[in-house]
Amino acid sequence: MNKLKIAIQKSGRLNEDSLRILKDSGISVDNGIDQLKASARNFPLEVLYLRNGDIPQYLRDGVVDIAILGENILIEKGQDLPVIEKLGFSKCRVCIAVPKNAIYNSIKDLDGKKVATSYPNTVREYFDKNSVEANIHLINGSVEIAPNIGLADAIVDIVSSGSTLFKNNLKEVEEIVRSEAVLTMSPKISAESKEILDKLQFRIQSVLKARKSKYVLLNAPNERVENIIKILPGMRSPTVLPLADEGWSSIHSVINEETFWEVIDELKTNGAEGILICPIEKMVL
Ligand SMILES: Nc1ncnc2c1ncn2[C@@H]1O[C@H](COP(=O)(O)OP(=O)(O)OP(=O)(O)O)[C@@H](O)[C@H]1O
Ligand SMILES: O=P(O)(O)OC[C@H]1O[C@H](OP(=O)(O)OP(=O)(O)O)[C@H](O)[C@@H]1O
Ligand SMILES: [Mg+2]
Repeated sequence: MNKLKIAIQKSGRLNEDSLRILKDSGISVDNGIDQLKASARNFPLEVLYLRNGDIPQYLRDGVVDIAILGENILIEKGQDLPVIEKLGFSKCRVCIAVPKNAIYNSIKDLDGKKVATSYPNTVREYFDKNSVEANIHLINGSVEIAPNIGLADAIVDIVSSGSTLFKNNLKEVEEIVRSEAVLTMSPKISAESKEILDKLQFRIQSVLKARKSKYVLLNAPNERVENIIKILPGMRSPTVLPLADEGWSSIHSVINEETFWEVIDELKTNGAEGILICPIEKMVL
């Protein structure tokens, strides 16, 4: 039977969340600690555990059909590869940083300077766009140390909380790229594998929708129900059920995580009581 081949980071920041999204989609695989290849037990999927930076070439060569990797890697090494789904984890930014006490007014200040990075293509493209000629110095890790040891005047690296920059006496001065984990696809994927991919993507989308939503149950006096329904649109419309206690109803609905607290506040001011919020496992629309 044909299997869809997916590349997942062998170890590092993407590994755990990538396996979790498969697991939440009902697909269980071993975690790649002692093996480079694993088959899913209940879905036609084979997982190859690879270095993140190597994955674009494997996709191009058709060695794997799809992959989960940081969008920043696609920008650096795989601009020919499509983002087929944004996955909402490993959010970070690729930024320019300089020593905390350096004077920095604009990108032009980097003209003729030495810049250390693990993302040379991304940096070159950004500098070209801004007509800056800098000397790009490629290093593969611990980039933030470069200015402190006299190796560079500035760096370009991943920033998330900013604590690595802070600890190394650096300040962020420009944001070049925003990134999150994405699902991408080989240009050589077969029609058969594409069919499996469509099924997998459908499952992933229902997990992602569920992660962004909460199920809400609340009680309210009947005369308040109409107002509360206006606050809670629900997937089609909220469910309203009578309570055993006469004159009261129970209302059930789904609310979006982004507007969650505002909606809860509004519900309370409109007479909602006994509000319960539950996570949703899957959402199939
Ligand atoms: N501090 C961070 N916060 C959030 N996401 C991050 C952070 N650092 C890296 N990432 C994201 O996770 C991806 C993997 O990062 P990680 O450091 O684990 O791997 P790597 O060393 O770049 O790659 P490789 O697998 O080739 O060794 C990055 O490409 C980026 O998209
Ligand atoms: O803004 P922060 O939250 O401090 O995160 C940024 C740091 O995280 C990443 O390194 P990682 O920890 O993955 O180590 P690595 O250099 O070994 O990949 C990245 O290369 C930065 O150094
Ligand atoms: Mg890293």
